[in-house]
Amino acid sequence: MSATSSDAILSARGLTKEFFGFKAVNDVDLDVMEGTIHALIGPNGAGKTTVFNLLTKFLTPTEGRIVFRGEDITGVKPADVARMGLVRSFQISAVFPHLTVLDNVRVALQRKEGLATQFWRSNRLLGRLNEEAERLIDAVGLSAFSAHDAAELPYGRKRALEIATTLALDPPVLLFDEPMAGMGVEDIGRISDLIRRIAKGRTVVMVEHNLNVVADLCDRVTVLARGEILAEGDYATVSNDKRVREAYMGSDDE
Ligand SMILES: Nc1ncnc2c1ncn2[C@@H]1O[C@H](COP(=O)(O)OP(=O)(O)OP(=O)(O)O)[C@@H](O)[C@H]1O
Repeated sequence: MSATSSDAILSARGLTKEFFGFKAVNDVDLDVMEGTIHALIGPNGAGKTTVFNLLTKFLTPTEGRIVFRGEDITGVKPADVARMGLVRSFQISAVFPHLTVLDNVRVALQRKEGLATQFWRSNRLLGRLNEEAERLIDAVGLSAFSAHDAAELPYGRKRALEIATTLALDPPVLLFDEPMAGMGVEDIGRISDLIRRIAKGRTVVMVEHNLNVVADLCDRVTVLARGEILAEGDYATVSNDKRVREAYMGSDDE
C-alpha cells in the first residue's frame, strides 16, 4: 500500500467496500488537500455515497485504510472522528423543528461545549453563547429568521440552519452529501455562496450531482465510475476527459 501524501488532511488508500460480494468501491486512493473544496462526482451508482460513508466512518471498509491529519482512523467510530474534526453536515446535525433558529444554534453550541448537562450556568457564559449563536446565524444569512421555528423555514433556509448547527462544532473538515439536492436555482446560489464563505480556513468534501455547482465551487474533482477512480484534477481537466464524458453519456460520442 502506498504512503499517503503529507499535504493531505484526509487520505484513503486501497479503499474497498463489498456488499454481498459486489464491489461498490474498489481500491480507491484519495487525497484531500488541506484548505480545498474537493468534489466527488460520477454517474448514478458510481460509489460516491459509499466513499462518503466510508470517509465519515458510517460504513466500515472491507479493505483499505483512512488517514486523517496523520492518524489512522480506519477503526475509529463516527462520533469520535467528528470529535477529531471530521464532521458531516445534514445527517449528523439534527435540527429541532419546534425550536427557533436561535435556540437550535444555541443547543448545537451547548452540545459542543458540553454545557447541556450543567445545572449551573453563569450569565457570562450564556451571554457568550448568545453572541456566538448570533454570529453563526448571521454567517449563514438567517438573522431575519432568528425567532422563527425551524419548521417554518423554506427548504434552502433549513439547510442553511443545518450548516449553522454544523459550524457550531467549528470543524476543520466539513463533508456534504449532495448539499444542493432538491433545491431551486435561488437556493443553490445562496448555499453555494455560503459553502464558499465557510470553506475559508477549512477543508470541504462534497458529493454533488450538479456539475455547474462543482465547476463553480470546487478546486479539485475526483470522478468515480463503477466504484473506481476514473479521473482527477480541476473541473476543466476532468470535464474534458474522454473517459469521463463516456461514463456520463454512456457512449463514446463527442
Ligand atoms: N447497503 C448496500 N447494499 C448493497 N448494495 C449497495 C449498498 N449501498 C450501495 N450499494 C450499491 O453500490 C453501488 C454504489 O452505490 P452508491 O450509492 O455509493 O453510488 P452513488 O455514486 O452515490 O450513486 P447515486 O448518484 O445514484 O446516489 C450501487 O450499485 C448500489 O446499488
